[in-house]
Amino acid sequence: MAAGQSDTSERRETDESKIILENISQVYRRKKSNGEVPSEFTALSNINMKVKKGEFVAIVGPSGCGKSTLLDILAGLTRPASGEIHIDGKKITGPALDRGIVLQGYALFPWRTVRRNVEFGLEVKNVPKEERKDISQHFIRLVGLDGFENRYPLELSGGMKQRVAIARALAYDPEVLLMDEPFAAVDAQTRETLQDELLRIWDETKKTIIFVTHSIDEAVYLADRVAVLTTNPGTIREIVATNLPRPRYKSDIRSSAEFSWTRHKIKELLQDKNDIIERKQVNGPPVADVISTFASI
Ligand SMILES: Nc1ncnc2c1ncn2[C@@H]1O[C@H](COP(=O)(O)OP(=O)(O)OP(=O)(O)O)[C@@H](O)[C@H]1O
Repeated sequence: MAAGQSDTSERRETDESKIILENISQVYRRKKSNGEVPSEFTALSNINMKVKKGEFVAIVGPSGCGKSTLLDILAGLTRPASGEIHIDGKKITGPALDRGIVLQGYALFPWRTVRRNVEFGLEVKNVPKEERKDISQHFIRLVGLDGFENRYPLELSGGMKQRVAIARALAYDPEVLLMDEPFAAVDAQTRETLQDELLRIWDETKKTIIFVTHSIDEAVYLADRVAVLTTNPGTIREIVATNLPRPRYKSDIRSSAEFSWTRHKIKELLQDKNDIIERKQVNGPPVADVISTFASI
């Protein structure tokens, strides 16, 4: 079967879940500089999670715990060593337009204008030109870039580029939005603005979102649930429900006691140094590296 096709023979009942991750593991082979046989490294082990339609799930964890690896598998860009992912009961076998991807580095086409970047997925879908223009205009307006349709990426700020990337991912109407550190490259103020815009867009479009971030605050502010990963190998330590009222962008939720409590709980889960040290003795990067990651969160 070609990459991106859905394997309908494997359709299965999915209760209420939009996405089901079952026993996902990933193993990489690492070359050795001295010419010895490459060693195997387990990046992810036994990841199980269910995500409801329209849910916003954030994934946090220390550097190297496998967040991007998991998102790549969800996107169908790489296959897991074992396990399966089903979306609406269909097994993922490759990339497809039911999933939109937004990455940290924008990944815009520099030779295309804002409009033509946003229209890219629609061209792949063979949407007629006039319809493409209407759809792209709708999403350009949704992300607040009215008037910038004919600019090139080089002429835009980091925040504007990320808005284009979001509009491009939404324009071909994917069911699921996969976001890997999308706001990591912008300044703190722009980051908060983009977080609010994402929540507003999510309200309007009802997409199911999986959002990888290093920032606990960002995860708690945005998500319904936060999956906390630990490292070596990457496993889900706990999935924490944020239980904060919505819409969050209309209130000062970051100052609430519930916000602080949830933030603290996740930080504690991540800072369980005993656990990190125990795991490090088996296989992993220097403990100091792992702990210093948390210091900057
Ligand atoms: N293609 C690859 N070959 C070998 N090892 C890899 C490969 N890709 C990732 N890894 C390793 O797998 C582990 C998980 O990497 P991954 O990029 O998924 O982590 P991450 O949690 O996203 O990290 P960060 O937060 O720093 O972006 C790391 O130890 C990384 O070095």
